[in-house]
Amino acid sequence: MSGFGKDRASLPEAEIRTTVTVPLRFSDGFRAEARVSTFRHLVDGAEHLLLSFGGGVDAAASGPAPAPLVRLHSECLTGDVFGSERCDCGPQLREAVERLSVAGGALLYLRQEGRGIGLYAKLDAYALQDQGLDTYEANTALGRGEDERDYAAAAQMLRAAGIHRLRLLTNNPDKAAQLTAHGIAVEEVVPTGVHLTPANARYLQAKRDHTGHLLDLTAA
Ligand SMILES: Nc1nc2c(ncn2[C@@H]2O[C@H](COP(=O)(O)OP(=O)(O)OP(=O)(O)O)[C@@H](O)[C@H]2O)c(=O)[nH]1
Ligand SMILES: [Zn+2]
Repeated sequence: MSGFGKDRASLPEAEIRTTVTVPLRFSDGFRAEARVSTFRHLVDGAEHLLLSFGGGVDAAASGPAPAPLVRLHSECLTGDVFGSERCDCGPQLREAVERLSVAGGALLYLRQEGRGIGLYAKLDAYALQDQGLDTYEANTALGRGEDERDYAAAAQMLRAAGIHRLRLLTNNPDKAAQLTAHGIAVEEVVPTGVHLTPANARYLQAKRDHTGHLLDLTAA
């Protein structure tokens, strides 16, 4: 955790620094267009991005329209870029971009590699998992928290983008709890898909059993 607490009053205001349009093309040919925003004054100093899709999150967030769909995606270089099957991050990212480009909304790409412990430590944790530890035991064996992610900067980004209420695309109860504690109104939690493979089954079981992720692994 960054130590900034979950108290809205303790969070400084962030502001959008630059917004550019980026055409996206995935390896399966799926295309979408995102408006990509960068920020100033984020509390953790990281280079997080907000990708906005469709009709525009500002328009969707005002008036009687439903709250915009929002996904907080934590960076996973191995899954997002190289297609690693040890986790579900790559398919979740692809799913989120498609759903957001249809429904409109925003994806926050958060530089929280390895649930906040960083890339090298995540790979050290993988080595321990290969010796039998689960994903959480491996983090603690390294002297790190089971999940070090703090969503204070995410709340700042949302407010800077004019998003004060949202429907959150996640299976992780902690994301909704932290955003709520920061004063963002989570009006609905929309489950993201279960992307089960033989290589990630043990990882998904640990998420379901240990941190209460809403994953129906029998239906996948
Ligand atoms: N330390 C560690 N991090 C991992 C491991 N597998 C995946 N990750 C990281 O876990 C994070 C997964 O992010 P998300 O998919 O946004 O989060 P989630 O908790 O699964 O929540 P939802 O997908 O929203 O349901 C990424 O930062 C990955 O790099 C692992 O075995 N060890
Ligand atoms: Zn991953």
